Parts: sequence; C-alpha cells; structure tokens
Amino acid sequence: MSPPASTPVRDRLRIAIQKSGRLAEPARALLASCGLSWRESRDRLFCYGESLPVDLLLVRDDDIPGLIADGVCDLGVVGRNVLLEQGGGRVGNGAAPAFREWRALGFGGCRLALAVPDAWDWQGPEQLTGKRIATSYPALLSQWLAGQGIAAEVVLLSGSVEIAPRLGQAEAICDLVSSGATLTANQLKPVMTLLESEAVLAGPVETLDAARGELAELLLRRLDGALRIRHSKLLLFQASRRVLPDLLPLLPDAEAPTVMQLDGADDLALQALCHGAVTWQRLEDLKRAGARGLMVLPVEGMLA
Ligand SMILES: Nc1ncnc2c1ncn2[C@@H]1O[C@H](COP(=O)(O)OP(=O)(O)OP(=O)(O)O)[C@@H](O)[C@H]1O
Ligand SMILES: O=P(O)(O)OC[C@H]1O[C@H](OP(=O)(O)OP(=O)(O)O)[C@H](O)[C@@H]1O
Ligand SMILES: [Mg+2]
Repeated sequence: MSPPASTPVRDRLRIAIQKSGRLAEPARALLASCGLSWRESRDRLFCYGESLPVDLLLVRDDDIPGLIADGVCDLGVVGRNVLLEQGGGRVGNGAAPAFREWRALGFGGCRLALAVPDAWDWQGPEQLTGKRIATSYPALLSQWLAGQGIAAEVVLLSGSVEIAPRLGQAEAICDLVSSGATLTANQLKPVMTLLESEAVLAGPVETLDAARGELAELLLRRLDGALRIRHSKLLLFQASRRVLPDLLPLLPDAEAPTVMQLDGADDLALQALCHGAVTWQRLEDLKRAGARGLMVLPVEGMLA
C-alpha cells in the first residue's frame, strides 16, 4: 500500500499495542524479549525505540487494525477477534482487505461463543431463527449466521453483552468467553464456538517498503525465536548407553538430543532442548528409566 501523498515516508518501524488492558503488558514483554527497548514520551502514548528504530504507539485495541490500514503504524498486537471482526466489517462495506494476521502470539487466549439461557433445551443453531442475538461482534456473528443459513436479528452492544437476555434486549448472546465465569454469573451457557482467539501480530496485506520491510523481517526472526523457546527448557543428564531406548520415548517434544561419550565406554552425557513442560513427574519418570544428575535450565534466546 503506498502512503497518501501527505504522509511523510518513515524509515522507522512503528508497532501499535494496547495502552492498557489484557494485552498491554504481555505484548510489551514479548517485544522486549526480542531485544527492543524504548524511551517513553511524557504523555505515555508513544515510546521511542532505542535499541532499534522500532517505535511503539500505545492505543485502544479497537483502533489497531484501522491504524495499520491507514499506514499510521506498520504492525500491531491485537486479538484475532478484533482483527477478524474489523476485517469482516471492511469487506462487508466493499473495502479491500488491508491487514492480516502475521503471527499467533500465544497469549490472550479466549473464544467467541454463542450462549443461551441455562433454561434453553439447546438442539442446534436452527433454534436461533427469528431470535435476537446481542453481540459486540456483528460482522463475525452475521458471517456465521449466513453460513448456517439462519435468519436472526443481530443486536449491537459495545459491552456488558451477557446482561442483555435478562434485560429483555435479546434471547441469546455472542461474546468472548475465557473462564466462563461471566456466563455462569448471568445464567447463560455456551452452545457454539464461532472463533478461537488469541493475541496476534497484525500487519498489512501489502509488503512494506524496503527499510521498514527489513526491520519487520528482523523482528519476525527474533519473534519466531522468542515464541519457539517460550516454554522450552534445556535438560541435562547422564545415563548408560543401554538405557537410551527407555529414555528417548520420554522426550517426544525434544529436538534431537546431543549425546556425548564420557570416559567409561558405557557412560553418556545428554543434552535435550524440550519444547513441552518439564514437570517433576517427567523428571521422576526419566530418573526411574535410568537418567542421572538431571538438571533443567531456562533458555534465554535461540536463533535458528
Ligand atoms: N476474558 C478474557 N480472557 C482472555 N482474553 C480476553 C478476555 N476478554 C478479552 N480477551 C482478549 O483480550 C483482548 C483485549 O481485551 P480488553 O478487555 O483489554 O479490551 P478492551 O476493554 O477493548 O480494551 P481497550 O481499552 O484497549 O479498548 C480482547 O480483544 C481479546 O482478544
Ligand atoms: O469467561 P470469562 O473469564 O468470565 O471472561 C469473559 C468476559 O471477559 C470480557 O469482558 P471484560 O471483563 O473485559 O469486561 P468488558 O467486556 O466490560 O470490557 C468478555 O467481554 C466477557 O464478558
Ligand atoms: Mg477495546
């Protein structure tokens, strides 16, 4: 996308993140783990990138897709729910897609679900025909209803959607669910999942210009490394060669372990990068299978 004539060309990359809210801190922490650091402006709405020419813009999450579409920022961290809702809304209005998901980031997990009063005997989506459904996600709900071939009325609310059935504004709702506590507190039950969501790195559909494109590539490489090792641990231990066939099946999530021979012909030192949880239970299983001197180390960084 070429910037409007009045927009000066930028050679610094600009990333929008939520100013405050669920995604604010994890987004910042993830970018910091990619080696980015910033100096904050006094109004705390803009952070100037110090370690790399990558600046942060602190905004409401709902504004992030539009800022990317307008070229005001290059990338953004936002819920998939918001990105797809706004994308659906734009396409519904005849606009071309301007932003897309570049990476799933593994935090901010929730789902967009359809919920009905506990008392309903839920038989299936056709029960929604002619009903009013309250939601803050009209585009995603309308798409889903159209896909199911159901004619229902979409009632738009910007928040506190779960209370709508009790207020008589709607018979059902479609909203984000995480623990399910808000639904339960409002005597509602989830019956369909429309979307599994998490925080994503969003970027433009079109490629960025050379300078910012290179910065974005660098950031993506670091991000992929950071995401890959997020739950990884380095496992060090020793074992006899003959128990290796018993140990390896206990490490299904490990990259091919490094095996070093120790002085005694039968003695090995092993080093395995495990991408799944290394629990106490797992360590005890490995010990039982013949591993000795087990040690679990955190992984600070990785570049493939
Ligand atoms: N209950 C939840 N559990 C986990 N993640 C959630 C939950 N609710 C929302 N999210 C995710 O976090 C994102 C941000 O939620 P938050 O409540 O902070 O947004 P907001 O109130 O719209 O903030 P803003 O003030 O920036 O507009 C949501 O779009 C969604 O992707
Ligand atoms: O399943 P749960 O864990 O209960 O979470 C779901 C609730 O969380 C979000 O609301 P939030 O707390 O952000 O309030 P808001 O919608 O008024 O911003 C969402 O809109 C649901 O209401
Ligand atoms: Mg918001």
